[in-house]
Amino acid sequence: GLLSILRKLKSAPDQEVRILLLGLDNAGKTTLLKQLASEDISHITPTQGFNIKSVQSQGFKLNVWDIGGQRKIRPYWKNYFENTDILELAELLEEEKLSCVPVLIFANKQDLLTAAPASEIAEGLNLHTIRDRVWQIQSCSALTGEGVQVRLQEGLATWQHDS
Ligand SMILES: Nc1nc2c(ncn2[C@@H]2O[C@H](COP(=O)(O)OP(=O)(O)OP(=O)(O)O)[C@@H](O)[C@H]2O)c(=O)[nH]1
Ligand SMILES: [Mg+2]
Repeated sequence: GLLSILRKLKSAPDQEVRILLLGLDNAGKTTLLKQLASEDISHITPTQGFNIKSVQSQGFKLNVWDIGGQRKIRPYWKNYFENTDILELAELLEEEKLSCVPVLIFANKQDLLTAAPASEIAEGLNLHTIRDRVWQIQSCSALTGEGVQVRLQEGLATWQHDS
């Protein structure tokens, strides 16, 4: 079960995971990353290139690459695909270089009344048709930090379990 998986993870403290954080501009990627690193989130501007941050999280060293999502930057996403352990965004499922890479989708901005619930997003993205990799969708608010930390752990646990 999940508990034994988590216990196993805890006994291997040096594990590094490379995470590529992709998504449309204004989705909240940089906010989410800063929230994970317990940094101030009040002066975030659109990412022009990328940010790299290493975050220690319950025995994991998460090396997160936060790539700008503006339309003019999206063509460069491809440059970051090598050796990625986890990524976001269902549109990338077709990428050959990313085959079998687990996907964790953040349904962010859940603090807004207008936010679509995770179940609706999962349906819209047809996530249930994904058969070739581990996937998971988690609702969160990068603004409040709600759901960010714990759910990343669950995603990792699933990934560890199935790979
Ligand atoms: N209400 C709400 N606002 C959020 C949340 N997460 C991020 N935002 C806001 O959304 C805006 C964009 O956040 P960023 O973190 O810069 O978004 P990004 O995905 O990094 O954007 P790019 O760097 O352009 O790709 C900011 O004004 C954030 O404060 C959230 O969970 N709830
Ligand atoms: Mg950003």
